[in-house]
Amino acid sequence: MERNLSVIVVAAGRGSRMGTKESKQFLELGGRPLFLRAIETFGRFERTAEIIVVTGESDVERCSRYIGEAGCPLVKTVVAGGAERQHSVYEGLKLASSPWVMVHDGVRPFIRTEDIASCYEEMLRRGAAVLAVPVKDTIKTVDAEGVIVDTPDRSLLWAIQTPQGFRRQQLLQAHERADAEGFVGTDDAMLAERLGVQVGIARGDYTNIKITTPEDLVYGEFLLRAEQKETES
Ligand SMILES: Nc1ccn([C@@H]2O[C@H](COP(=O)(O)OP(=O)(O)OP(=O)(O)O)[C@@H](O)[C@H]2O)c(=O)n1
Ligand SMILES: C[C@](O)(CO)[C@H](O)COP(=O)(O)O
Repeated sequence: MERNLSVIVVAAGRGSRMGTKESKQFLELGGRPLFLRAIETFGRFERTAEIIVVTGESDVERCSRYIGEAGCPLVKTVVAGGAERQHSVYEGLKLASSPWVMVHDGVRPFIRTEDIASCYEEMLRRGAAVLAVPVKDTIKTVDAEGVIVDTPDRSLLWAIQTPQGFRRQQLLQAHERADAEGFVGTDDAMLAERLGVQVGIARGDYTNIKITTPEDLVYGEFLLRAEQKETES
């Protein structure tokens, strides 16, 4: 089976919403820096050719050490990121060499190989794909005064996760265009959409949470225990 996928794991944020002194990607989950789990899962995916890890400039050395200790042979390099997530992705993307790339948040530790595979299949089918789940709540648009102005049709709303997969050249072009136009988006699909690329949705799982605020860590430890129980039974 051809290994035709470069994976970029971004872990260069500060985690301001987490509010800890330590950057959240290095906080412990099950006794280990939490970013390692996603890297290991992508390392088990049969299409992964290489993994590029992007972290803070002052964290490159210890990040490489954690990866070395965990033993992740597909990690090609650890590089410094930029001020915004988008800049960090771009730093990794410049070093990718496979025809297809997937970008994943280092702080989404519960990604499963079967969901990576679904995203991969949809990416091959459409040219670009993101993992997502239907929203469970009713969503409102609210104005600056705190008054509801609109209730979008929930059946059309999806919460977008990572991984997000693209043709490498197309994502590179999307980043270059965004950079030239001073556009900063919160995910990579937004940049591809601006190029007119059709991005498909692959249905993922609600457990693929992004560790963002302190209660996510508590839920993360719960998910980990549930996973361990299932392995033992
Ligand atoms: N300059 C940045 C900012 C974010 N990220 C990464 O992008 C992912 C998703 O971002 P988010 O949850 O917003 O992380 P932070 O920016 O660290 O969090 P916050 O917005 O609370 O500061 C994380 O894996 C984070 O490390 C990155 O690589 N480089
Ligand atoms: C890419 C992303 O994970 C999709 O949900 C997310 O947009 C990145 O993090 P942010 O905190 O929402 O900027």
